Amino acid sequence: DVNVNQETIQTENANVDASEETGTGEKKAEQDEPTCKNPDSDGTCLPPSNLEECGIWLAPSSIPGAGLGMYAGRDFKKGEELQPSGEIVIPMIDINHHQYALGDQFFMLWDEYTWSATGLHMDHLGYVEVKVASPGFGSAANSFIDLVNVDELRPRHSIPHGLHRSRDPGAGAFSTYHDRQSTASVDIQKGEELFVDYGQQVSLNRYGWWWFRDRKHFGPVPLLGDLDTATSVFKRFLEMRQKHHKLRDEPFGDLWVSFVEKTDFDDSRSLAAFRKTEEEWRLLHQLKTLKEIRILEGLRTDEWLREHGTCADNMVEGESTIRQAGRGAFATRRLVKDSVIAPLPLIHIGDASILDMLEFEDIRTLKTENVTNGAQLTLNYCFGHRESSLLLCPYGPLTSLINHNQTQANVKLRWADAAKGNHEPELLERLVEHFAFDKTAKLAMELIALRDIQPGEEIFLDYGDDWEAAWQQHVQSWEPHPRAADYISAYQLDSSSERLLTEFEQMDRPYPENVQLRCDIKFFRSIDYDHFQQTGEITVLDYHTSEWVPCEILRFRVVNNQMRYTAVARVDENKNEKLTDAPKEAFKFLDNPYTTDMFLPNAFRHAMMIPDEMFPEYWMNL
Ligand SMILES: C[S@@+](CC[C@H](N)C(=O)[O-])C[C@H]1O[C@@H](n2cnc3c(N)ncnc32)[C@H](O)[C@@H]1O
Repeated sequence: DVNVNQETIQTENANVDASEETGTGEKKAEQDEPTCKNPDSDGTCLPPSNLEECGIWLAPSSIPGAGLGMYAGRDFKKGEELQPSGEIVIPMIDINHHQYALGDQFFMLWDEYTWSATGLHMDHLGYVEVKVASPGFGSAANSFIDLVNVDELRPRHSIPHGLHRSRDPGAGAFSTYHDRQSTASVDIQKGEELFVDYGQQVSLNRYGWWWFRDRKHFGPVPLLGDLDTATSVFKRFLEMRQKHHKLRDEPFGDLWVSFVEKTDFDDSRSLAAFRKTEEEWRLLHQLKTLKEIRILEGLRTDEWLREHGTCADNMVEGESTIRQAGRGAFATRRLVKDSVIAPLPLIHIGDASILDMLEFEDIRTLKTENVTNGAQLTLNYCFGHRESSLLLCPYGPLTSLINHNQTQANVKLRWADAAKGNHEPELLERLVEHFAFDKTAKLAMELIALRDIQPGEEIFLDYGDDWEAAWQQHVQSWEPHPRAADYISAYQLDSSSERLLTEFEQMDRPYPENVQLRCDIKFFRSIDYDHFQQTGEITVLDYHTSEWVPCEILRFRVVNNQMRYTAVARVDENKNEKLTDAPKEAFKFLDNPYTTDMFLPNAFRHAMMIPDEMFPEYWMNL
């Protein structure tokens, strides 16, 4: 509450002024140290922001060699949302096909950080394969399958400010997928590292257990159940030692260490679960399980998080105050001048042309004249420089939502503190080729407040003169695409309260060619459907669990003042299923591939610019 904060500050100042007068007309000596709200580990006072309120931190992971991790800054109850709002999700459309057609050698670090669009219901946007960049939990959190404590849900789909391609030059320039929330899958205590599932379980919205299997460079990472197996192995080891008296007085851990290091078991994911430290050995002897030990080891104190981490929930999503910009980021709390307001770990793309898209006569046959037709939307979410092929795309929580404003910028960029995470400053003195093919993210920036920022203020960054000029040029030369006036998106149809048309009615009044109708097959198979049939109440119909299959409406009727539809769902290629008396909420329109605003040939594309004074000369390869 801004007013309360300001009042408190004013009252505090008034008290100070009163006590400063000593009666002799002299100011009281400045011997009184200011009360230190956020002392650093060595006692230095940090600017008095509200760091104690911070709910999510980015800091080095408790898993050795795993780079950054995310931590809980407070307790979370099972099911509670971990962030003030969910994340934006940015689709990459058939990127491999656009690249193979160019015949390039294709390496993309994003591949290590993207999610399957199928599980997030975004696969219909492309023909072959849609990958999605999901900053925050989707990219910055680690996976430790036996300790997973975070569930990541699906994004919502909506068009902010109702921008339309017939009148808005901003249409197609930002992602319409947003608010991908992350919730606590178990009770989480303050200081715990947060782990997501990359995942092990073959569930629909996850990549599948092969993620680690296909990444041999991580070594044998323990997967589901391996911590429990490892604990049993240790118990068996103790039993064996008790039986064999000679082994009993073995010096501390030696026999054990040689056992777990035995080369025959090199590939064992269970043995890899041991860290082989004396501390671990001691705790195992206290009959703690490896799971308990890992949670204990991963627990961080407030002091540690403040010293090694950066608060990552200082912002919340909202519709931007700049209409054409789409959504934006807003301060959740008072942010103090000169403080770090958000971490920006970066995914590098050595050659920006990887994001070029081609004009295909038909992408399914890859028939193309190799003519570039715009760029992936991802470009708008990355930083670049006019004299370099390098792009750096941030994946910190909510930071992808920050808009450009030259006159009202309240944050600026700087290179991150190497001690706080994934930043290797020596790369600023290496040529781009040196790290372009590196399979892990190694650079990070951070955002600094240029002045005090009050809760609810929109966060603005100056993307640079080049970006500003490109946007102005875009707005001046922009004209609506032919036939834009008639365009109706799936989102518009979904938002409309009009009755759905039957197959027969559509012969006279067809739905636009750019959409298809789907229905949620999961709903019909769930108890929610039975409940709905009995009571007419739509309880769950949850977009996080729904599974949308092609559907055609046969007829409709009114039951208890509610419109209900009977439809045929194409469950798979060979099977249709009849669905009776369903509510409208069980149906949804999807856009067809390559039809939404982001595919408009006149949609704005430009990287945000890294300021000249920060940009290393070594990287200037153009
Ligand atoms: C990093 S994204 C910012 C988040 C974006 N607004 C969204 O809704 O996802 C950068 C894109 O936001 C839009 N944008 C940011 N600042 C803008 C501005 N001042 N005017 C118009 N569009 C802006 C542009 O489309 C730009 O390419």
